[in-house]
Amino acid sequence: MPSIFSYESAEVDWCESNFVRSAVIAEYYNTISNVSFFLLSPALLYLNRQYCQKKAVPLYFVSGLLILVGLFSMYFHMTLSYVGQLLDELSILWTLAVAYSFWYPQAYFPNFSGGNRRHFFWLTGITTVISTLMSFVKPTLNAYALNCIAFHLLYLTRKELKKCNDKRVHRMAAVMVMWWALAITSWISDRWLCWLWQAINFPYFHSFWHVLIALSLLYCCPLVIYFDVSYEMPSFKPKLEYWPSDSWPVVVPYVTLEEPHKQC
Ligand SMILES: CCCCCCCC/C=C\CCCCCCCC(=O)N[C@@H](CO)[C@H](O)/C=C/CCCCCCCCCCCCC
Ligand SMILES: [Ca+2]
Ligand SMILES: [Zn+2]
Repeated sequence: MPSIFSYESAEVDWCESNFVRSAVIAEYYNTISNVSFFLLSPALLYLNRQYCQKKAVPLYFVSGLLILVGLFSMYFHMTLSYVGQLLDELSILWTLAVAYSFWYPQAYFPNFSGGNRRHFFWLTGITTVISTLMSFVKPTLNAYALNCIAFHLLYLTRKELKKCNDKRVHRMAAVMVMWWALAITSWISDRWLCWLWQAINFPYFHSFWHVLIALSLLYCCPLVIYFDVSYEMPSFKPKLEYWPSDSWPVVVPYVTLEEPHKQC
């Protein structure tokens, strides 16, 4: 019986052919494309440094966990081991749980949490522990369940945008959805249409997924920070800026904080 650490002991095998470019890395491009997460985290911390100075814990936590997601995902694609698969999936689950417990808008807390973030934190923690235990039952289903969380984020974004008339925020949300749509299309293509990609000798859609989902997070995080400042930091007004500058065709959004009384 193969060990849970052994190469190719995972329940899933992505479309890219194994051990083609290296004798020790099973899926070469799927492994190296995780570099996106190592670039994403410092970019988020650097660009949103003003928010970080006022409220350091959430962004430091989430950025640190995103690095861990990148590391575990690299290990998974390098070995295609059962342990690698679970580490990859569980690190995503816990990153989402931490992001939700810090940033989920209070207005949407379930009634029984009494609008209290500490209660909501416990609720998220208990749900995540139960989900962690359930994830060992049928690991193949975990990735599908995790992808469904994006639909909840889309629903929340739609609700928030209805209340917001800042054109920049709408534009940023539209770009985030575009990157996510391209990402999920690549993920599904790799899973379901592998026979086609192998026939044309282009089985690389899962590595595109890594880059595209990191790009969508580069837009998602400032959006979440923008709403966090509007709701939870009433002495500041959030402002969306673009790096390197507004006039560039491709830009990265970030949030700065204005003190409203200093404006007048
Ligand atoms: C108020 C809530 C704020 C939420 C902030 C978002 C925090 C995001 C946290 C983690 C997402 C990391 C996803 C990276 C996955 C990389 C590893 C990977 O590719 N794993 C695959 C196997 O190698 C595995 O099959 C993938 C599983 C699916 C993961 C789905 C994650 C959903 C992420 C939602 C991102 C939303 C972006 C925009 C939404 C419209
Ligand atoms: Ca493969
Ligand atoms: Zn992957």
